[in-house]
Amino acid sequence: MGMYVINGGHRLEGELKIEGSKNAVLPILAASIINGRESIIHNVPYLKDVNTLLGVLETIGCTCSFQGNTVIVNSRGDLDINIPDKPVREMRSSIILMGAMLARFKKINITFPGGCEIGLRPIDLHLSGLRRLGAKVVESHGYIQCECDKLYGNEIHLDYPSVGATENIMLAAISAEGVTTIQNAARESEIVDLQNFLNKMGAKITGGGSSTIRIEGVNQFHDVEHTVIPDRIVTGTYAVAAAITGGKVILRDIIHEHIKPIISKLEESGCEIYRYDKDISISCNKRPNAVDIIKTMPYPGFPTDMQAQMMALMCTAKGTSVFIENIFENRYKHAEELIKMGANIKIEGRAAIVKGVTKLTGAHVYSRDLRGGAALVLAGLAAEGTTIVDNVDVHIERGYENLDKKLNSLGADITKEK
Ligand SMILES: CC(=O)N[C@H]1[C@@H](OP(=O)(O)OP(=O)(O)OC[C@H]2O[C@@H](n3ccc(=O)[nH]c3=O)[C@H](O)[C@@H]2O)O[C@H](CO)[C@@H](O)[C@@H]1O
Ligand SMILES: C=C(OP(=O)(O)O)C(=O)O
Repeated sequence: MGMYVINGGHRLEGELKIEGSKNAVLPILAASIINGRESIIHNVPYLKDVNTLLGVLETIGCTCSFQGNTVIVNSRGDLDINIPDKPVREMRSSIILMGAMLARFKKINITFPGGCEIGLRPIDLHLSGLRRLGAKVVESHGYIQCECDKLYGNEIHLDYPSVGATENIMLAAISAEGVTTIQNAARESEIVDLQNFLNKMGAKITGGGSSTIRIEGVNQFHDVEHTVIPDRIVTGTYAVAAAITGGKVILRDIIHEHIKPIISKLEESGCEIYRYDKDISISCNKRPNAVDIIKTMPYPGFPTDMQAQMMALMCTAKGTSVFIENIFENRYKHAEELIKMGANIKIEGRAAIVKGVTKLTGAHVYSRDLRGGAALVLAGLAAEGTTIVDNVDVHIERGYENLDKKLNSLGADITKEK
């Protein structure tokens, strides 16, 4: 179990280029199955989740190479429709392989995905969407068998704008006969990136980024080359790192539109923000103010994936903040660990009440999920003394490329130990 040993109290200063988005690249890698040809994907972050998914693609018969931040996937020939269990249990987003395999082979056998650390995370919307396209889905003893002779376009109304369900349906529908519309679709920026990738491959999709996505089925796909969008959650995490240490950091190669809800809360807390073309500067030269209320919402609302990091910041703020976690029912595990560092947090169901304290103190804490782990690292940067964040390779490294090294390049003092 890897751990970060953080000597707190260093003000961060400098600049960083933001890596490609985990949540954009994972469905794009799954989608690279569909063309049966070559996909060249740039700006791929070097992450545990990316390696796990590339491992699955190789196991089922693709060839994949990772050079610098470019991945080349060759999906020519027959692929194995039986997806290995272990990686699917490790990484929830492997469920996106369903839509991709149905689009190309009309068949997939896969286990139920694991990773329930932030909530139950059912996949009923994925399965009902695929059924609406004509797939026969049999669920038995934790396994899913899904097949059809052909997929047919249909109208699909999602009860909730699920990101994964929207992606799975988009993937399956691109080769269906006729037109599919997804109503109440997720609007996240990663959906738009997937649409762009698929269209470059020959798909006919419009509406990504709005609540209605229209997919006209086609049956010819070609080679594709694409650059993944920057990670808006990683951007937000480094922005909070600047704020919590009273530092000044310039984040390069970002997309302003994608980080608006995060930046707006940082401005409310007193950070100074300057926007340049593709860069942003964040500085905070006084104790941050508490932000009244932070409610997580589907995009373009405040992202649940930034709730924990913002909570770390509010632990050190002047005043009281209230968080309402609307997306996942069990996403406050970091609170218990922050309390070990001296934070004052009370949880009432979906609400967390955070009274800012003047000082956090180093402690031995456990990363229980990806963003919660990142929040503990942020708290450790601001804390007096030494913080040990345990379990970093299980969680944090799923979604951050060299978090320790990148923070050290800005002046942090973090050592990774086994
Ligand atoms: C790899 C990836 O992109 N992960 C992101 C994706 O996860 P993911 O795609 O799993 O998130 P969803 O948008 O599907 O989930 C949102 C909510 O809908 C519920 N739900 C979802 C599907 C379903 O069939 N039934 C159902 O009830 C979930 O339990 C959850 O409460 O979006 C989340 C919400 O922005 C982010 O936190 C994750 O980082
Ligand atoms: C919850 C997250 O990811 P995943 O859906 O891959 O578990 C996340 O990125 O914060």
